[in-house]
This record gives sequence, structure tokens and C-alpha cells, in this order.
Amino acid sequence: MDFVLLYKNSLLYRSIFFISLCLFHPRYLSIAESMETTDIHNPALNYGIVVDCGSSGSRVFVYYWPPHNGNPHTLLDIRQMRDHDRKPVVKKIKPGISTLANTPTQASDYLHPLLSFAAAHVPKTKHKETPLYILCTAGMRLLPDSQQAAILEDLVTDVPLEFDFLFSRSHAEVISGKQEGVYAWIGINFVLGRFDHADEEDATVEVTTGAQNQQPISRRRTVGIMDMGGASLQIAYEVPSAITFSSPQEEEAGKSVLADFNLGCDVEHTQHVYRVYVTTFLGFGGNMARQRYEDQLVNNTLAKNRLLTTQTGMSEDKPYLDPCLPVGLSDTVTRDNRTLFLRGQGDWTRCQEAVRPFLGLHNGTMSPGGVYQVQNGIYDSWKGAPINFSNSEFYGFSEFFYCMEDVLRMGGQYNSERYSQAATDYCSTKWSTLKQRLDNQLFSQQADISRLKYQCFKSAWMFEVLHSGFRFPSDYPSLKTAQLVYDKEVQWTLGAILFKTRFLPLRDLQQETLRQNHPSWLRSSFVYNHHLFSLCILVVVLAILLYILRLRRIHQREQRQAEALNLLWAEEGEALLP
Ligand SMILES: Nc1nc2c(ncn2[C@@H]2O[C@H](COP(=O)(O)OP(=O)(O)OP(=O)(O)O)[C@@H](O)[C@H]2O)c(=O)[nH]1
Repeated sequence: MDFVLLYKNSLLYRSIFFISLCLFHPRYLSIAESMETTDIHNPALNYGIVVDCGSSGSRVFVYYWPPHNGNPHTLLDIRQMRDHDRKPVVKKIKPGISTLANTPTQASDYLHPLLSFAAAHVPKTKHKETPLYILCTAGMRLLPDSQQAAILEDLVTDVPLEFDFLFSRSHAEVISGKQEGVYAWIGINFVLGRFDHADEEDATVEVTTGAQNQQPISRRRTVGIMDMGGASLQIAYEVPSAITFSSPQEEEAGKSVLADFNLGCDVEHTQHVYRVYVTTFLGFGGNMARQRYEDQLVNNTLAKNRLLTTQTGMSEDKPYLDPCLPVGLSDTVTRDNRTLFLRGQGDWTRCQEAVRPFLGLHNGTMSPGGVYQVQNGIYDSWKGAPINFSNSEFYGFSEFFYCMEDVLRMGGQYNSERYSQAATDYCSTKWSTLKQRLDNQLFSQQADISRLKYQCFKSAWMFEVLHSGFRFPSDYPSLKTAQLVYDKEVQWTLGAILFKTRFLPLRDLQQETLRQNHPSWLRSSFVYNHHLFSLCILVVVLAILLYILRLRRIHQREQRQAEALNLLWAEEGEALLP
């Protein structure tokens, strides 16, 4: 067979092609690798566990990372662990940990299934050095301090009795909404590679980080996030230029919604200094918004009944007509032993109008502190950093994705017109038909009866938050909703572990320097990037192989020519013989 053809069809040729691709785009190599089963037999891998204790449930995520590549400008390559079926190692339980407010001593038992699941996946020999973080969000934030403290105390005392992870008092905490927003922002930008060096085709921005005498740096444009959970809502986006405040009050308010942080391993490396505008809205998550709406329905309807001596909502045959429940759905709401009977009207437009007041709009701006702070008389009037709607990109997570995907099946690129049409149709579909569709598995696997019931409300709430609250123009072209990006589940937990391990590379670097004391050019060179290094070795080996094969071919050809010459001489010799 022709050698060239053989070579082109060979694994060798394809490997070289793939290797060249990866040499030019090492990012692709990392993406491909991160979808593989995690090699638990590799002793060099490090592990980390984050438990997200949300208002509606708790989930455990197991992450791992190879040793740092030695370049102080790159972050740890943290990936979600995958089991032998390549499935992400994640487990979820319901309800939320805040339901243990009155029985805090059960907190560690409650988390036991999640922690033993993680313990079964992380190699036993690694448990001692594997950090475990138990981070609680809005459900816990809504509890009084004493109840929060009692739950955390139980975890800090009991978890180490059963599990051998690296876990201390500071590893169990109720994080602020601001932290949650920043972590979500870090998570998605990391997965999208926006913290890497910019390629020519990337959209870049000039960034002034505020450091003294610092020239603007050109960096990849980062994406903004909106994350709507069960109880709280976060928005976070990078503010590329230094902000000037016109008054000390404005500065005070402004600083409370700006997060300045350095993701680099060392304060001297300013390449990864970011200034992010982040605001959290407690009570604005999908479930809490519905709860607030129902509270008001009960109060207002009963007050009206008293005033007008009517009986609206007092019995099943005289229900309150709720525009935000699907047509024909009967439901009840009970508050303080008072029950209100509801019947779905399925009217999207009226539902939008009904939910809008719950945004707490004040001079056209949503209250960053949420309704609770407004009720306490604290009102923050800072309007937030303006979003450049013509040069930005946003990702919507959790309810933004579930609202679009679970039943409407349109998660991904957001288009306000298509979305409101689909939501209008959903709301006006008869409840019996919706249930039939659920039984026929026409919705996503995650959709359950509760999703069906509140979809109409939640989709209107999401729409209002986006367009009336955050004032995104209806033709904004760059909003995507997502749960998986490059096949990775993007959660704020990923950002949390990245942030919490940001100094680990420094430790590795210092140890390496002490041990080997290499010249500095070597440390910063590609020799310390183990991917590139092994690929180069492979390329060299393949080149040598090809060279040897080619030499053999030349040698064989020469041999054949020599034999032919010998034959010719022999024949000529015979002919000359008398
Ligand atoms: N479709 C789908 N729904 C989910 C999933 N996880 C949670 N939900 C639902 O989405 C709503 C919001 O849940 P999350 O986004 O997990 O919010 P949370 O962490 O509980 O709430 P916060 O504490 O406010 O952050 C709840 O009603 C959940 O039942 C999921 O993986 N898929």
C-alpha cells in the first residue's frame, strides 16, 4: 500500500491533526478532558466538595483539579468530577436546610446522604486533604441569627465525627447574596474561558481596575449573570472602568454593591483583578415571590370581603380568580388558619400586571435590599452601574433557565416575543390538558406537578424582573439561559471553590521554587505547562517515528536498486563471457 495514503488514514495522522488543534487551542483539550471519567487512580489529582444549602433543597458537588501548571497568571483548572459512566458527581435532596430551624440538631443527619455520597466518590486516601465547604443561601438568610447559628453549630460539631474531610468552623457558613452573585459570575466566566488570555477573535474591553498609576489593560469581555433561586435573585456584571461618585452618600451606596477581588494567586499579579457590580434581592426568588403574592391575595381578599360583605374565595364554588394559575386549576392557600380558594384564570397579561407591584419599583428601580429592607425603612436609592445593552452578554441561571426549559422547552437563546407567546399559550391551556401532557412525558424530566402549577406565575415574574426590574430592552439580543455550558453544570458552587482555592497555586509555586530552585525563565515557560509539555514530547516522538519510517523506506528503495544493479551486472557479465 502507498505509504502516504497509509499515513493519512492512520491514527498517527489523526493524532497529529488533533494535537495541532490542541496546540493552537489548549482550551479544547481541557474541555474534552473534563468530560471524561475522573481518573481516581491518579494520585496527583486534588479534590474539593461544596454543599449548596439552598432555600428549596441542598446539593453536593464534587470538584477536582490537576496540579497547577506553574504559570502564576493562570487559575487552577477546576472541573466537576465525573463517575465511571462519565456522569457529573452531584446529588440533590429536598426540602431546604432552613426547614430545620426548630430542630437544628438534625442538621448533620439531614446532610448525611449528600456527604456519604461525596465520600464514596472521592478516593479514601484523599479525604484528609479534601476541603469540604457547606455554604447556605437565601433560605438560611431569612432565619434569625440564633437559628442560623444553631444549625451551623450542629454541622461543625457532628460532621467531623463521621467524615474525614478538611472541614473547620469557617467552612460552614451562610453566604451573603453578594457572595452568591460573585461566585455565579466567576463560575460562568471561568467555564467560558473569559479569564484566559484574549485571542484575536475575542471581544475585548479596556479595563481600569482602580489601582494607582495603573494603565488600562485589554482583557476578554466577561459576561454578566442573573441568577434567580427559590428565595433570592442576583445580578452581577463587570464594571470595566473606574466609577466616580458625586456624593459621599452615593459612594457609600455604590461601594455596597461593588465587589473588588483578585482571582490571581498573589496580590502582585493584577491580571485577574476584577470589579463586579453585584446586587441581591432577598424575597425575589421564584418561590418567595409566589409566597408574597399569595400572602397579599389572602390579606386583600379577606379585607375586601369584610368591607363589601362578600364571600369571594371563601368556598370552592366561589373561588378567587387567579390570573397566574393555569385555566381551571383549583388551589387553596392557607395563612394563619384562614383559607382562600383559588381558581386559575390563565391570563398572562393580567398576571404580568398582578406581579409587577412585587418588584417594589421605586423611581423605576427595583429595591436592592428587597422588600424586607424596604419594610424596615432602609431604602437604597443607588441605581446601579448602567448596563451597556449594545455591548454586553448575559447568562440567566436557575429559574431563568427552568422557566424557559422545563415546560416551554426553549432554554438557551432568549427572545422576548417568542417567550411571551409561549408563556401566554401555556397559561391559557386547560389544567387537565397540562396534566395529561405531564403524564405523557412531554415536558422535561425535571418538570413536576409543582412546576406545572406555578409555571404561569414564574414565567410572568421572570419576564417582569427582566424587563421592568432590570430594564432589559425587549429586543436585547444577548441573553442566554443555561444550566450546562460545554457540558458542565454551571453553578455558583464552581465559582465558590475557585475563589476559595485561589491561593493554592501560590503554595504550589513556592514549594516548587524551594525544592528545585529552577532559573526563573524555566518556571514561567511552557515547560511547566504539563499539557503543552507532554504534547510537545508526543509531537517530537511522532516526528522521530515518521523520520525512521521514511529512512527505512529510502533504505529499502536503495537496497532494491542495488539488487537490480547487481542483477544487471551479473547479466552483463554473463553476456561478456565467451
Ligand atoms: N428543573 C429544575 N428545577 C430545579 C432544579 N433544582 C431546583 N429546581 C427548582 O427551581 C426552584 C429554585 O431552586 P434553586 O435554583 O435550586 O434555588 P435555591 O438554591 O433553592 O434558592 P436560593 O436559596 O434562593 O438560592 C425550586 O423551586 C426548585 O424546586 C433542577 O435541577 N431542575
